[in-house]
Amino acid sequence: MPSKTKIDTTGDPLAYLMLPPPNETEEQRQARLAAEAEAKRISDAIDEELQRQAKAEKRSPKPVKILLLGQSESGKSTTLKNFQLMNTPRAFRAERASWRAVVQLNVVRSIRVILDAMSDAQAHQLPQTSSPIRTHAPELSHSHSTSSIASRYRHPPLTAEHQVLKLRLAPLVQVEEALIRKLTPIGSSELEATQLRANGSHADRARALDKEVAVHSQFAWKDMLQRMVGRISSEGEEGELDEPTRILHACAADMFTLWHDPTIKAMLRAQAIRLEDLPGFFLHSLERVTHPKYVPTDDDILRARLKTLGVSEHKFTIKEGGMNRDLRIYDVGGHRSLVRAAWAPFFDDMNAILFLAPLSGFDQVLAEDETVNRLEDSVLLWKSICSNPLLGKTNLILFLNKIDIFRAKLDAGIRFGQYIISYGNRPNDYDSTSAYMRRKFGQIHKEYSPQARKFYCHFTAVTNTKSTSEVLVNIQEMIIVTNLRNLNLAD
Ligand SMILES: Nc1nc2c(ncn2[C@@H]2O[C@H](COP(=O)(O)OP(=O)(O)OP(=O)(O)O)[C@@H](O)[C@H]2O)c(=O)[nH]1
Ligand SMILES: [Mg+2]
Repeated sequence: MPSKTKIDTTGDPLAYLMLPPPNETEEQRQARLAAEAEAKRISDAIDEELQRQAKAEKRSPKPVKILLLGQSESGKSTTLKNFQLMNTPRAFRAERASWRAVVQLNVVRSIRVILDAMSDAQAHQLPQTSSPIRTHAPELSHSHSTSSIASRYRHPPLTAEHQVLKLRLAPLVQVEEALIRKLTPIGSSELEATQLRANGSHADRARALDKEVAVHSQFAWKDMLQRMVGRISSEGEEGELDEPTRILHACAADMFTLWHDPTIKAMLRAQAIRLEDLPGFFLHSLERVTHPKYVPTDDDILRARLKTLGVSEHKFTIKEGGMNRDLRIYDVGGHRSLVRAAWAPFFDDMNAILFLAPLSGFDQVLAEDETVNRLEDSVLLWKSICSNPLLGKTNLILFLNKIDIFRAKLDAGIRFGQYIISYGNRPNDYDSTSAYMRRKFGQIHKEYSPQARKFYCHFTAVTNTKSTSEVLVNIQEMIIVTNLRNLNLAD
C-alpha cells in the first residue's frame, strides 16, 4: 500500500520539495528514510568539523597584516617580491620563466625610447655650434625657453648609419605588439596595455612613457605564461622559438651598437633622458637577456617592471618564537587617478603600513600629472596617511627608497636644491640631502599623527635583496611581537 503522509505545506515553498513521492511503497519509504538519516549524519559531521575549525581559529593568533602603500613606481611590488623570495623562495623561483616576457617587453620599451628620441632629434637637427652639451636638465621636463629647446638638440648630428640602425630595429614594434598580446589575451578586460608611439613630440613621448603594460593583480598571467613557456621548452629546438625571443635575439647586436654609440649617448644626455634610471632597465645585460635560452635571475625579476592594477593578497606562514604565524601582505596599484581611492577599505584591519617614498623622484614629475613633482607627491601622500584617523593606531614604516638612483643622480651633479626649493644652497651630497628628507618625513609623522607613535624609517634600495631582507626580517619580527603584545593587553 502506498503511504499517504499529510504535510501542511502552506507558507513554506521548500516543504513541497521535501514531500515524499505520492505513490511511495513501504520498501521505498524505508530506503528513503535510511538515505535521509545518512545525509543528516554527514551534514552533522560537517557542522561539527566547521565548529571545531572556527574554535581553533579563535584560539590561534589572528593573521598579521601589512599593507604596502606609495605612489606608482615607488617599489611596492618589488618589496612584495622580496617578501616572497624570503618566505617562499621555491614558489618565487618556480615563476622565473613567466617573467621573461616582462623583461623582453622592458628591453623593447627602452629601445623604443631611444628610437623616439632619435626621431625627435632628426626632426630638429640643427647646424652644429660650439656650445657645451647640457647634461643635467630635469628628466623629461618642459622648458619653453628658446635656448633650452636649442640645447636639447645640441649634440653631434645623427648620421646615415644611425638611420640604418633605426630601420633595422623596426621589427621591434612587432615584438612589442606580440608581447602585449601575450600578456593581454583577447577578452581579458583585466589588463591594460598601451604602446609607446613611434613618433611624436617631446610632450607626446613624456605622455607615452606613462602608458605601459599593467597587469591586474587578480589575473593569473604567470600561470598562463608558465604553460606557454613549458610548451616552448618542451618543443626544444631553437628553430621553434617564439616570435619575440627570435626577433630580440636577431636584433641583439644592433641594440647593443645603438646603446653604446657615443652620439646616441650624447643625444640622450642633451634630451635629459637617463634611461638607466627608468624602471625595467636591462640594456646593460643585452647579450644575456636576448639569448634564446634566457631565464631571468632573482635580480632580473626584482628589476622587471609591470605596473599593478587593483589589490592583491599574499599569504605566508612564518616561524616566530617556535610558532607558525600567518602573515598577509597586500599590494596595491599606486597610480593616482585609478586606484588611490581604493586603498581606504584596506586601512581598517592592518597591523602595519609599509609606505614607500622614492627619494630619486626629486627631479621628476608624476607620469599621471606633469605639474606635480614626484617627491612632493610622496610627501603629501605621507601626510595624508599619517593624519588619517582610521590609521591612528597602525604602525607606519617608511622606506625612503631608490637610494641607489638617488645617489647616482647627485653624483651626476643634479642639484637637489634646484627642485626641492626649501633645501636651498646646502651641500649636494647624499648624507646631507637624505638626512634632510628623513627629518622632513619625521616632522610630518610627529605633527600629523592623531596620537604619538614611533617613527620607523629606513633608507632602502629594494632591488637589493640582501640589504632589503635584513630590514624586512626585523620588520616582520617587530610587527608580530607588537601584535602579540597588543593581543595580551587586550585579553
Ligand atoms: N634601482 C632601483 N630600482 C627600483 C627600486 N625599487 C623599485 N625599483 C624598480 O622600480 C620599478 C617600479 O617598481 P614597482 O615595485 O613595480 O613599483 P610599484 O610601487 O609596485 O608601482 P605600481 O604597481 O605602479 O603602483 C621596478 O622596475 C623596480 O625594479 C630601487 O630601490 N632601486
Ligand atoms: Mg606594483
